[in-house]
Formats: sequence, C-alpha cells, structure tokens
Amino acid sequence: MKHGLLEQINSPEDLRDLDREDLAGLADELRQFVLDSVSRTGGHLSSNLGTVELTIALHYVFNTPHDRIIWDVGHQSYPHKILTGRREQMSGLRQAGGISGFPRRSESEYDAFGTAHSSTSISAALGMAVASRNAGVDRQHIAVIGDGAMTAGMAFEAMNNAGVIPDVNLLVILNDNDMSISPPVGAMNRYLARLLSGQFYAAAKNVGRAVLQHLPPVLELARRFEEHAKGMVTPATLFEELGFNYVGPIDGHDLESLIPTLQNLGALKGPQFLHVVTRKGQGYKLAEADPVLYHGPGKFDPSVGIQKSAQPSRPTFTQVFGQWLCDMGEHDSRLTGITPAMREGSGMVEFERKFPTRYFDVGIAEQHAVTFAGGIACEGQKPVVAIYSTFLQRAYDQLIHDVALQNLDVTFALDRAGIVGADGATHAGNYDIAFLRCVPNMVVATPSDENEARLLLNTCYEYPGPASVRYPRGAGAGTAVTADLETVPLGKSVVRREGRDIALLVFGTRLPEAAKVADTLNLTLVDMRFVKPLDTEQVLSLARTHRALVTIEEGSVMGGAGSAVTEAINAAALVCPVLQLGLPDQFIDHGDQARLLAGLGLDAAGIESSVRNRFGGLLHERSAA
Ligand SMILES: Cc1ncc(C[n+]2csc(CCOP(=O)(O)OP(=O)(O)O)c2C)c(N)n1
Ligand SMILES: CC(=O)[C@@H](O)[C@H](O)COP(=O)(O)O
Ligand SMILES: [Mg+2]
Repeated sequence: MKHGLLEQINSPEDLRDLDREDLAGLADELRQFVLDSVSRTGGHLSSNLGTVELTIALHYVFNTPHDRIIWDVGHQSYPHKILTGRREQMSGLRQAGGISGFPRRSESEYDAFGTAHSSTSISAALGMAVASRNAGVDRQHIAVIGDGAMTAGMAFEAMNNAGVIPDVNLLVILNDNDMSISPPVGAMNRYLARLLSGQFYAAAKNVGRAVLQHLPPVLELARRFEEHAKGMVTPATLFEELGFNYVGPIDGHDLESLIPTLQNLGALKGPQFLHVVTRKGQGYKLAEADPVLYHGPGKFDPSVGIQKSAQPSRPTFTQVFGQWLCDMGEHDSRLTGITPAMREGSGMVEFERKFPTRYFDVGIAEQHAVTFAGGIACEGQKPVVAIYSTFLQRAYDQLIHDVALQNLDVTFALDRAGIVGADGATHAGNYDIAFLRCVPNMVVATPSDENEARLLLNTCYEYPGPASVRYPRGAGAGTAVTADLETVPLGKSVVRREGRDIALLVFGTRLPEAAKVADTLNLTLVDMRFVKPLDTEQVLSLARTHRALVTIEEGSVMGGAGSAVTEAINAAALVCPVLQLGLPDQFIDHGDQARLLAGLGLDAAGIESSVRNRFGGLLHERSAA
C-alpha cells in the first residue's frame, strides 16, 4: 500500500488523479489525520470518522466544486475540508482566526452552502438545482443528511417539494449511522431500521402471497397487490412515494460499493435518494464504543482517550439546570421535560433515568417541541422545554402563536445563551432577549449566577404562563446553589451594591465582572434578574438618583435589555443618559468564550473602559466633589 497520499492532495483534482486502488489507503490516512487533528483542537469527532469514505467517493466521482455538495449540519465535513485544500488549516479549527467547524461559503468554493443548524441541506440543494436548471447549467446537487437530521420536518418539507419539481438534478444521500448526538429516537428511526433489516419488505411480500392464495390467480392483480402491500409497510416506499428513486442501503465504508453507485446515480436525472449505512466513530475503537462521548470532545490524548478529570470541576449551568429539573420533577409530578435531540447538552440524562415516562426527546424538531409543550400545558400539566437559545430561533412562531398567545404555562430553559465559543456565529445565543421580550405574556429571566439560575427556574416554573430562563455555556463563578425550591418576587431586581453617580444595571452572568467595576469606581450595582417584567420602579428610581445608567447584558444590544431600560425612562419622560453594553450588530466568529467576551468589552476591563470613555466627566466630577 502506498503511503504519504494525503499530503499530495491539495484539492479534489489531485484526488481524482489517484488510482482507484489507492483510495482505501487514502481513507486510512485521512481517518488518522482527522483523529490526530481533532484530538489536538477539540471539535466534532465521531461523525467525521464516519464520513471518510463517503467524502472521498463524492469528490472522486463528482466534479466539485462545479457539482455542489451540501453537508447537513456540517459537523461531519472535516474530511471534506481536509481534501479541499484546508489540511494545514485544521490546526486552527474553531479557534479565533482559524477555520470554522462548519462549511462556510466565504471559506472555500467547495463549501456550497453554510450549515450548522440541522436539516437545511435538501432545501438548499433543491434551490440550487432549480436555479441550475433554469440557467441551463448541467451540474449535480448533493445533500448529505444524517438520520438524526432526517427527523426534522424541514427535511420532509423539502422532499415533498422536490418530488414534484421536474428536471432537477438532486441527489439526497442519507448517511444513516443509527445515531443522532444521543441514541436515535422516533418512528422514523424505527422505519429506517426496519428498512435496513429488510424484514418488513420480506414480510410484506409474504402477506401479499398468503392473501393471494385466496384470490383469483390474476398475475396483474398480484403485482398490484404486492406493490400495495409494499407501499403500506415497506420503509423504502416512503421516499419512493415522495417522488425519489430510492437506492440502497449500501455500506458507506466500502469504496467499492460507493463509487460505482455514485457514478450510476450521477448519470440519472431527477430526484435520487441514496441510503448509505455508516458507523459513527468508525476506525477509532473508543469512539465506536461511545459515539456520544466522542461527538464533540475537547482536546484529548488519542492513545488513552478522554479521561475524567481528577479535580472536581465547578458545575456548569447545564448541570445546575439538570439537578433542578430532577428536584422539581420529584416535587411536582405534573412536570414533563422536553428536549429536541439535546439530551446530554441540555443536562437531561439523569432526568430521563429517573422519570422515563415524563421525559421526551422529540428528535431534531424544535417547532414540534414547543407546540407539543403547549398541548401538554393545555391539559394542566407543566412542561419544561430545555432548548439551546440558538435552536429556539427555529420555533419562534410556535412560541408566539401556540404558547404565548394562549398564555400557556410552558417554561423555557434556554441553555447556551450568549457567546458559545468554538461553534461560533451559527450557534450564538445572542438574540433571545431581543426576540422574547417583545412577545406579550412572556417572562424573560436572566440569572446572574448558578444559584440565581435555580431561584429563577423555580420562579418561572411557578409562574402560570410562558416564561424563559437563559444561562450560558459552561460554568459560572462557582456560587453555592441552594437545594430548595424557593421563589423570588417576579419582576423585582436586587441592589447588590450602593454606590454613587452611576448605576450598573446587569442582566445576567456578566454580574461578577460588573461588580469589580462597581467596586473600583464606587458605583451602584443592580442585579436586574428580569428583563420582563422589568423592574420599572427600580429603573426610574435609579435614573432619578444617578447621573447615568449603564446596562450590561450578554445579548444583542439592539432590542435587548438595555433597550427595555431606555424605553422605560422615555415612557416616564425622564432625562438620564444610558450606556447600553452588550453584543454588537454583527455575527461573532468562533473562538475562546472568555477572550471573545473580553474582545467585545464585556469583561471588567472593557466595562470600566466603556464607563470611563462615556461618562469620564461624571466620574471626575464625583471624585472632585
Ligand atoms: C436545528 C438543530 N437542532 C439541533 C442541533 C444539534 N445537533 C447537531 S448534530 C445533531 C445530531 C445529528 O444527527 P445526524 O444528522 O444523524 O448526524 P450524526 O451526528 O449522526 O453524524 C444535533 C441534534 C442542530 N445542529 N440543529
Ligand atoms: C453540531 C451541533 O449543533 C452540536 O454538536 C453542537 O456543536 C453542540 O454544542 P455544545 O458542545 O455546546 O453542546
Ligand atoms: Mg446519525
């Protein structure tokens, strides 16, 4: 077997120059490269180990970048990045200034479409296919979508549309590894599993034959009956009935199956559907055994695998939520916990273990998760939707129309609020304050530390309407968390420090940084706790007794909590300057969370310098007085 193949590949053209018998060796090198590089940078591992052969086959068979490949979610696109000229850049993956962990149009002409939020690939590929057809351009458009991503309604909306659009070159490849991040859920997963086992097709045929024994021996009727039986129970027909030519399942690690199949499909016109079976973590035993643990690891030593830290670490906000959910679930049997496919990320593993009948992983189906919660609330039970801030964007209409408008008692636990770090702009939880606070009936809570997170979860849970509690990725300052279920007054803030001249009004976990500034400059410090209902009485009182106010939040300044404060001051016709600190009107790239926040002026040094720049005169007057 030849060695050193990978370093000769600087573009897919180099790959296409290789002899076919060299591709298996290249796959071994590529897999090893993925493992080595992810172990050094952190990132998505299991999915990428599973797409090595598929990526090689696609670039080998198709004329990329003329032909378009769209990687759904894009967390499995590292082999694609490596083969498309970004091998060296993998050392900077997901770090400030480095390449993204997801496909990005601005990064490479081979990244046909930016992805990261799931289940968009078929829609985008179909759009491109229509545009190519209309422009008379002959090219192939390929959507590679996982079995997890295939659970989303959006994928089926696209399939439904594709099946009736004539003359489009669309190839949907279902990369079925029988895993989402967590073990797969739902009837669609069962459907695919039955398809793989082939048992149902065989059973359908047998049903047809058995019944036919009692029917007139008309061959044509038999054929139709068999097709009908097949149509009712054979999973393959779902895709066929939607207008696709279904091919598969084939072994997605076998280049000898993949290459000729792709060549054949490439020659066909109209919507094609290829079912490929892969294994998450393929080739790295530890990841094969535990693909969940290796879905998105930090740095680790591949020779020993991920090790548990010897030091007890500070609990993350996610863990605080997970503990709260179990405690509240124990206390109140009406509680149900809902996650759209983020059981581990949202801290619900223990809740599922303790309360399996009250736990619902609904698949990658944020819209359904929210309306499903609305339905549960209609019947007097108390759903908690645990969802990343960024993924709630998917379910905005459901939140307004199905929950808030009917004032239903749904608690939203918004994880990953604010800057998320390595996942970057696609996953940023920057907008929830702005998009939630304008919705009537909503309560919007912004805890400042772990204990506050628990208190505000209690409070929002007890509130008999729609309420959200947002908290960031990772650990807080290590504040001790109470074990009880006490609540705090709704819409009331807490003065943490009495100072002079300027008041810092903090919404959320920037509070410890703001506190340092308040101490240094002798300012008033208020933990606002709620964006909505806003503690207007407190805001107006501060505006009357201070020369200026500074609002601080880890969320979009536009429309955010600071805007709520200025609206309250304007409505009362008071005159008081307000400096609004938060996230600017731009997408924030990937990088280290703390450094990004510092770069955005949201650490103590940045807050102090903003206060001095804007209100330096006021501070000077104070010290002179
Ligand atoms: C809208 C949305 N919800 C949730 C996620 C989080 N997420 C990323 S990958 C993933 C699982 C995807 O499973 P699958 O498509 O089968 O790919 P695999 O991880 O198995 O390679 C989930 C839930 C997301 N990216 N987008
Ligand atoms: C690709 C994707 O959407 C998830 O895998 C996401 O990267 C998880 O993020 P956390 O690591 O913050 O759970
Ligand atoms: Mg999968």
